[in-house]
Amino acid sequence: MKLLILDRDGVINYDSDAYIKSVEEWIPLPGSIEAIAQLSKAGWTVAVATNQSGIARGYYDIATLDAMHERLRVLVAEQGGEVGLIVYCPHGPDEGCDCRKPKPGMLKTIAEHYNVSLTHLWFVGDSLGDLEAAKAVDSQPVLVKTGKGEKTLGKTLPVGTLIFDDLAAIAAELIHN
Ligand SMILES: O=P(O)(O)OC[C@@H](O)[C@H]1O[C@@H](OP(=O)(O)O)[C@@H](O)[C@@H](O)[C@@H]1O
Ligand SMILES: [Mg+2]
Ligand SMILES: [Zn+2]
Repeated sequence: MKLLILDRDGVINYDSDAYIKSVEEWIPLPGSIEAIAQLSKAGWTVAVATNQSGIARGYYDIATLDAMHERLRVLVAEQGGEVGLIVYCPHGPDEGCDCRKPKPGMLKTIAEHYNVSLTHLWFVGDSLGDLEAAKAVDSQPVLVKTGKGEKTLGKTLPVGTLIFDDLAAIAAELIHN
């Protein structure tokens, strides 16, 4: 099974240090919707694993988060593709949950849902915690330069991290190679 897992903020949509608190603030990055649709039409299942501590912080509620994800699904469907399982961590950094990246809990949930191995599975993110989550379960860490990616580039990355400009470049790589 061709499964790709994506981080959300900074990979699919613009991120903000003020959090993405509404559907109106949830704005796709250039080419990201098309990239997901192209991957989907090429036989890839595209899942999402996203930290959403804004829930615990009271910045927005689950219904608003679900509306953002419905917007993502509608936009991809309009391009003829579909989005797979979306898993989020609603907890705050101090709650000690098992799902907040850099812990790999969400990656495990997705892999178990599709009954696939996490080994070498590509997980695409813009933050160091995304890459560390991938490394923790022997998945392939993939950094994009969008969102916080340029800043993350200046940090010590997990050995073997792949680096791409954006999600469109990743789609081109996976579809044409
Ligand atoms: O990139 P993903 O995982 O999809 O989502 C990141 C968001 O949950 C937010 O995560 C926060 O980190 P803290 O959760 O406050 O440490 C900040 O980095 C925000 O700028 C960002 O919007
Ligand atoms: Mg991110
Ligand atoms: Zn959590």
